[in-house]
Amino acid sequence: MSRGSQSLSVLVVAGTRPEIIKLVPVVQALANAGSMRVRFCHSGQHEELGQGVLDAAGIVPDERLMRPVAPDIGALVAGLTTSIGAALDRQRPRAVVVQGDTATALAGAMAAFHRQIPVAHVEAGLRSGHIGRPWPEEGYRRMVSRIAHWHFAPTRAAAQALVAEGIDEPFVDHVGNTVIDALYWALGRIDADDTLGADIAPLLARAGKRPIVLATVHRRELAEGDLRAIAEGLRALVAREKVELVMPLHPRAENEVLRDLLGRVPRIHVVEPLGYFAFLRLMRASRLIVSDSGGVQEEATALGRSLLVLRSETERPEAVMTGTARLVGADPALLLDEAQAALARPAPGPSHVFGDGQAAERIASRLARDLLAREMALTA
Ligand SMILES: CC(=O)N[C@@H]1[C@@H](OP(=O)(O)OP(=O)(O)OC[C@H]2O[C@@H](n3ccc(=O)[nH]c3=O)[C@H](O)[C@@H]2O)O[C@H](CO)[C@@H](O)[C@@H]1O
Repeated sequence: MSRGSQSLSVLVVAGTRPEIIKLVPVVQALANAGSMRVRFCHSGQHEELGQGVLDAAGIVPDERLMRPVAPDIGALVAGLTTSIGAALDRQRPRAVVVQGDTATALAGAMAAFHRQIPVAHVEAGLRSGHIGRPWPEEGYRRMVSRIAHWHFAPTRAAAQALVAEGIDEPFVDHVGNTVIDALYWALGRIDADDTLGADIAPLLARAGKRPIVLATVHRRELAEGDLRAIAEGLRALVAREKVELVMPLHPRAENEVLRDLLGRVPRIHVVEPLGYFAFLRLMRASRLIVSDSGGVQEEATALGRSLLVLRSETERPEAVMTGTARLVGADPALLLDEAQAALARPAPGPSHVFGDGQAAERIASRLARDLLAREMALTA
């Protein structure tokens, strides 16, 4: 991906499914701004998961790195820091954009820091208040805040948290979450093209008139006992209510517990990870969503779907404040109670609390302005 005529080059780094989804609008907005040359680096952290979104957006990575061979997450960060660093040496950008709280985001920020390239942090300032929950994300996000130059906060509370931590206020912009830009873009694509994400259609048809419950579980800090408790709650829900439950798995080994406990239960469908467009079709068709995902909290709120969050705290309290979400932790009885209550009341209705779909444009115009000013100062 390489557009724009001037020498202001920006390298956008992403490697996991949610980062790719949330950075596609940023790549598009930077390219549309016209004054910058945009390059995209795929770190390889999730090798295939985000590919469908990149294809649909027509983004071909300028750098596609191999996922480092790493026995643990610390070694993964070390390997990614080295490989992304080498990509920075080849591309020599004027700024690096990272997103969120992944190993790729931390490694990309550290690689840039060591080369004295300023870092723009997208989705900065979310805080759960507990360094170990979610782990390692909360720690990674805080570490990136310490070395980033621009801090693009998705919510007002996130912007305030950054300022309270001593980040220079002029470099904190409350722009909204780019996941909402991605959502509107993707819904537009789905509505214009019946074939996009159509692989979910047979499952939706099978549900017939029964309400669909969508469940996803993937937080690393969940112990096996937590997974068993969540599975128990979901089984009880399907036993009590005539619902159809779909659980797309996350590519992680702990899924064996979920497969074991849920795989052969009637009206429960444990499926492989879905492409983004199929997943959004499923979300839109769902009556209730049960998830520990960050992006899903934002999307469910924007779509107006009832949501139970499988955590005991969230860095997205707005989802709870708007009445979309309830926190149920890994407590099966609470999960069942809250699920039944949510199925009995009307859906909450869409909210814009996480963004209005213009976040990426705000990010691009701020970067364009600052990079141009810096360039002019250098050449003066
Ligand atoms: C602490 C925390 O919460 N951190 C989050 C974490 O990501 P997450 O928890 O949101 O991750 P997932 O749940 O994997 O992804 C969700 C996305 O994937 C789509 N999806 C889902 C299932 C599927 O079968 N097919 C799909 O396409 C779905 O629509 C959504 O957009 O890291 C991100 C990057 O830094 C952060 O931004 C984000 O805060």
